[in-house]
Amino acid sequence: MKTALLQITSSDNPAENLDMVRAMMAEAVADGARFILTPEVTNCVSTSTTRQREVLQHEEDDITLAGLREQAAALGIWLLIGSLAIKTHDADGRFANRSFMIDPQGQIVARYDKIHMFDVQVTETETFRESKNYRPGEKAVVAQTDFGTVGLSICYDIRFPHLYAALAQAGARILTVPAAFSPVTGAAHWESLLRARAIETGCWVLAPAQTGEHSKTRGKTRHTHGHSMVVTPWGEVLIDAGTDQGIHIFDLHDSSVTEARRRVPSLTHIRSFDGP
Ligand SMILES: O=C(O)CNC(=O)[C@H](CS)NC(=O)CCC(=O)C(=O)O
Repeated sequence: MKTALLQITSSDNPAENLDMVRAMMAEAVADGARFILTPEVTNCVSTSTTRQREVLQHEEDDITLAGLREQAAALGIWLLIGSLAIKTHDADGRFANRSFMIDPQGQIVARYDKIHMFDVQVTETETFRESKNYRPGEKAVVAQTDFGTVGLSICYDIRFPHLYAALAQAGARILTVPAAFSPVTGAAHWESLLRARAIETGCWVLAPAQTGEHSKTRGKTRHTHGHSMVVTPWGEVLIDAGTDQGIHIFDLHDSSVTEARRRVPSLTHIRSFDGP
């Protein structure tokens, strides 16, 4: 099945990002795509919590979710919205970082809240405290589609292999890893982590990513790593999107999952053991 990754540089203006993604979806479908994936925080990348409070919405009011559901239905395709930053009704005011699988009728068939929060000091000057603004999810999620079971994850989750083992054991044959990776850790770890998860599980790994320099607020900007990737179930990098925005189409076929797992059936050899 023809599948398209969209690599984008989201700004802190959701309406503008929505227009861009809708146009890219139409173009991908004109090129034959039947499944399209967008990166983490498709609706808004911002370094300012004040700005996020202004422009983010609750799920029921979110213009990006409504607009992309409508576009998926109009085009009759499957859509993974890598994630949206969404307001919650929690008293502490934290957002959710939520991924959505949308079917060709525009219905939401699965939603997943990012479990692992990126609370990391990447360099002496660059620190992330995702848990300050986002409430972590508590539940692993698979989506049933007419092209196979898809295991959902987001970005920093990629560093926690037991999540992917659980998704594969629950039947996933495709793993999604939408991201807004930091350039420093991206250069060091991104490709290796994605390839490792594909090899360990015998799953396709589909990783649409944010790229480039995002909106400035009071002189502060944020860069992301790009390099959206498709890794085959055998662990080969089929697509590396580089750092430009764009559409990357490939043929997603279940037979390569069967073949990789036939050659190395490690997924069926998982054992529980006593602690050290
Ligand atoms: O900030 C937002 O609005 C949405 N959240 C993100 O972009 C998150 C937290 S800053 N980014 C990552 O998880 C990158 C992980 C990474 O780079 C690594 O694992 O090395």
